[in-house]
Amino acid sequence: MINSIKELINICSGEKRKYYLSVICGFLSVIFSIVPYYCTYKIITEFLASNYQVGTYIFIAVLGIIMRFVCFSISSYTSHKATADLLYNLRLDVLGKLEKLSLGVVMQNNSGYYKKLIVEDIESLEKFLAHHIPEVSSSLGVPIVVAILLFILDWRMALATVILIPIAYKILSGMMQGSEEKMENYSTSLMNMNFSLIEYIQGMMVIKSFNKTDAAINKIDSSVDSFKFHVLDWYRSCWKYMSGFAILIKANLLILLPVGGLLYLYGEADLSKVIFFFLMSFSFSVPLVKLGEFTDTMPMISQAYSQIKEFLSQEEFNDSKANVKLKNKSIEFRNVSYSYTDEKQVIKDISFVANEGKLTALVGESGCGKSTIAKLAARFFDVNSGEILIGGINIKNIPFQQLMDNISFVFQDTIIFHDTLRNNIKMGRPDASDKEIMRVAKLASCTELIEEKGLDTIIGGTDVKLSGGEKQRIAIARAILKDAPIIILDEATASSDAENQMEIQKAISNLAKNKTVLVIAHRLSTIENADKIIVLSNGHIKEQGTHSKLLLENGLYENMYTKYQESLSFKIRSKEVS
Ligand SMILES: Nc1ncnc2c1ncn2[C@@H]1O[C@H](COP(=O)(O)OP(=O)(O)OP(=O)(O)O)[C@@H](O)[C@H]1O
Repeated sequence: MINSIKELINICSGEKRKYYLSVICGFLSVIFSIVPYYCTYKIITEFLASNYQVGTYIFIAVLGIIMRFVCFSISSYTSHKATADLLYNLRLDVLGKLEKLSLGVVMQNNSGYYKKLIVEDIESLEKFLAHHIPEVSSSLGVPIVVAILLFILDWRMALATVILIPIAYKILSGMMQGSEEKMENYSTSLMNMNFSLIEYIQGMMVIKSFNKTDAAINKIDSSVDSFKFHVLDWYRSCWKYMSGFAILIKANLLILLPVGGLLYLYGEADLSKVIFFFLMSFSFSVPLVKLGEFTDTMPMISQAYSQIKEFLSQEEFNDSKANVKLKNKSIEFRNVSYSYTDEKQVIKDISFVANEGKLTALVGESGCGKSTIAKLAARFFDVNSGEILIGGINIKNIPFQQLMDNISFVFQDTIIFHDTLRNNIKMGRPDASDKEIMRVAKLASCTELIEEKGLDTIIGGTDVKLSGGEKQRIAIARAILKDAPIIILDEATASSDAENQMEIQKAISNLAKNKTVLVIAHRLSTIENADKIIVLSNGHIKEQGTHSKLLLENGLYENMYTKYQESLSFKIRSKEVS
């Protein structure tokens, strides 16, 4: 934990002036808070000497209160301002890191993990940075200064005032035993609770349609319950140490009272000094209690920080800097193998070439690895062995930006951003004019949609909703506008009805003209004219060739095609019956 504290203090270096100001003002504010006690002591001393001219002390006491308020406000404002800037930058660092990690690493964690990391974990640092740093440093400084003053005045009463402090802190430190495991449980349960809530909201349609609301609510309920359990578990393990600490830290009066009384009775100390020590014993305990509160929350903050640190220290995507010259726009897989996890190899020693300007189709049973091949080609993951070349260059040696400039990926799940129709299409080329947008919209069969809604209409989120087919056509318009020489289509026609399919097919033909196309297809009818069909099974290439060549081979493709034809005629017969 000490290391985490040091590292957390280190991250403040960017805003150190503000933190110094905050600590100095925090320290002054606690010093000013002692002034009224001192004035009270002086007033009592004057009264005991039958001198009632105490106006100056009253004035100083009031001034002390005002100054304390002013210093505290400055300390609090500067530490909060510095913290807001630091947390903002830390969030940007996390988002920047997300960009620099390979998709494979990013996808290893669920949305609950990222929400916790970016929202809760970073926010929890606020307590340390904005409160603990100024308050704890002043809380530490003031008792030391006051203790020195007390020891100068009378070492016996000073010793009686401070003697319980080390015992109180020894008790408090017991709280740290087993704290790491508890904090890990707390952190995991918070992540699970976030994830189950996000999953419930995202999957609400499916949950309702399968009448599984009770089961989904029960799942959330148990994750909330588990979170509650781990929070309480931590506080349950803390309370005895916290109570022991709170009792001892304020119990100094119990020792000071007899010591001060005896010293007064034996004439070793005058009454005003004894009263001053009594008063100081109250003010002494306030900053020390603050230090105790710090100890209680620090394990949570330390755990959150170690999660952020772990995320930020992950190995970044190895990217080349200088653009390279590509001989052509072909894609070549050479003995490529890949596995997402240690348990299962998904792609097994695959070699094929998708030639420039030609259409290459990937077909095979569900789960045979088609989408994985498409994602490997765009370097969303790095291969375990073998190599992938574009234009004769290993894609690991092509800067990622250059690679992305050369590839348009039409994803299986089309993502529409909460923005205008115009900006959603312009993602393909940010400097495109409205005229160009309308041209690609026509090629992607989106003209009607745009004429009906207007380019300025906000789509996505809670605003205008689009159908699955409309979303896909917008994604294709984006890709046409980008005009990359290589197109990777991942099941772009999977979720549409017959009319939409025709529109989408037309849009794809426009997109694919004169490009190198790697397409994942389920409807074998759409790839009959492909220049090459790669037939996959269980991560292996079983056959490759043109449609007519593969049919003649009477192998896996012929079998798939026959079944596909049968399924079509079955559909037609079903329609005739109905
Ligand atoms: N992110 C992932 N982590 C772990 N395993 C994965 C991941 N994505 C896919 N897989 C596994 O890899 C295998 C190949 O998946 P892939 O999506 O490439 O198949 P596919 O042929 O495209 O399937 P489909 O036609 O059903 O979309 C499957 O067993 C799948 O469960």
